[in-house]
Amino acid sequence: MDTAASHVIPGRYSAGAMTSASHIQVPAQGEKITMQDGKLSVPNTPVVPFVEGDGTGRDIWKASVRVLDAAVEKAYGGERKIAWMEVYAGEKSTEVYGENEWLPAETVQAFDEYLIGIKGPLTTPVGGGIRSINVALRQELDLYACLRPVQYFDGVPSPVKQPELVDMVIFRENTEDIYAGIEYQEGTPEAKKFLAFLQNEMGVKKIRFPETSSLGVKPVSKEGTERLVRAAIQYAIDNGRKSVTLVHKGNIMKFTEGSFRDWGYALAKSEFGGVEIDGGPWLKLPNGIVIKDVIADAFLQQIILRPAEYDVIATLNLNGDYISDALAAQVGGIGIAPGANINYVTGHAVFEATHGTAPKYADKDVINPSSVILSGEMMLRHMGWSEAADLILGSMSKTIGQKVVTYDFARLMDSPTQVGTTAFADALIANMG
Ligand SMILES: NC(=O)C1=CN([C@@H]2O[C@H](COP(=O)(O)OP(=O)(O)OC[C@H]3O[C@@H](n4cnc5c(N)ncnc54)[C@H](OP(=O)(O)O)[C@@H]3O)[C@@H](O)[C@H]2O)C=CC1
Ligand SMILES: O=C(O)CCC(=O)C(=O)O
Ligand SMILES: [Mg+2]
Repeated sequence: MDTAASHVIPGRYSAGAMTSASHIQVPAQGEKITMQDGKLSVPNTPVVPFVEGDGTGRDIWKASVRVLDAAVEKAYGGERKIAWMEVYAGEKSTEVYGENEWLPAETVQAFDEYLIGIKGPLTTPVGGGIRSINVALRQELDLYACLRPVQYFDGVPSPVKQPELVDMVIFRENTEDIYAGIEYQEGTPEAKKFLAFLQNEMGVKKIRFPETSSLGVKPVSKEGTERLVRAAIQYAIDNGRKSVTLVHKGNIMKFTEGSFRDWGYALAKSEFGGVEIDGGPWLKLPNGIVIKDVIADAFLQQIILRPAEYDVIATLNLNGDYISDALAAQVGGIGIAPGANINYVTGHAVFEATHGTAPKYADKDVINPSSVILSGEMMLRHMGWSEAADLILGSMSKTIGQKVVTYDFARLMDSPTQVGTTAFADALIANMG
């Protein structure tokens, strides 16, 4: 494999030096997706790296790849085909590369070099142990926007009365915030040093129990905010959406979340021609799109009471994490919540579901594969293969309409036909076209 890593931030590979033995088999028949003049150029047989994922990732990937291949075959009659290339991260990586090789450098390089990829969920232990491989990959590749569309499929069981009113697209900042994991554990020399700096040099007096505090840092930058809000507004323009809402907790965290709001509004004015509505702060763009903001806690109750008022959402990393799962629940749960991590400037994108590894269901062939399948649908659309993407959406609607569903939907439906992961994929394939 050509190992030139063009985009990855130098010196940030979490695995350190590249291992000498390559475990990645590059498909003989495929070609690279490239960026030409700021646009993706997709060959008929693109090489697409994938990570199977931990836990339920294994069952989900087996089912998803069949559905994605079937849609491409049906749409293009053999003229186009994805050349899948397995790359490793998480538990499988430690089996293939050896102990502590959670994110090999060549995996990051493969995603970098081949531009578009897809991954299953990866485990992150709570408290100690490794830091998130998912977050590391987003940071290494500078995939600054986490795009998570939330839409309702007819017939999906939902806890709310009118789930069809939920039609939102979340743009979650994906590289900064407290989520970046810059923190120091209570009692360590690092925590003590940081505490001494805060108290002695910054005059901080508000830490309630300083001797037993762990400490975290919340970086939120103007550049990081601007590129995220720019992507959200551009998406709203390109897709004919009505509004972009900046969701933040800027009343309390004034210089991080509050600045996110202020920088967001300023960018909407300077780059998109936003003008104040009734003296502001809300803005209207020349094409009528409204730019507004809401405080995060109020937002979380309003999306349940008045979801129709929200459309494209731009928010910080941790807020976006919470909001994604909360909104997914309104349209049936995280079994059907897709996503993508994108750098709109370089064209790099790694598609992945919103949910995690759901370990209690691992290798039981019961889990709902829809989130990864719909992430694949987003990937195909992103590649310009919209005929194949449409086939997937159509078969998803039809199959759910027939009440052929996995356990998560079945337990909330009247008289469903409950099927396992493999059989659900079979039904999707049978219902295509
Ligand atoms: N991007 C990533 O790779 C992510 C990784 N994670 C990691 O995953 C691990 C487990 O996290 P956890 O908090 O349990 O969250 P999970 O999302 O893995 O699972 C929580 C619950 O969500 C439901 N669920 C999850 N996936 C599906 C699916 N495909 N179909 C139907 N229902 C589903 C299940 O609910 P029920 O029990 O009601 O059936 C499950 O018990 C952690 O290590 C976490 O860090 C978490 C999120 C994202
Ligand atoms: O990285 C993880 O383990 C969790 C990530 C997560 O929950 C998310 O990105 O939505
Ligand atoms: Mg999450």
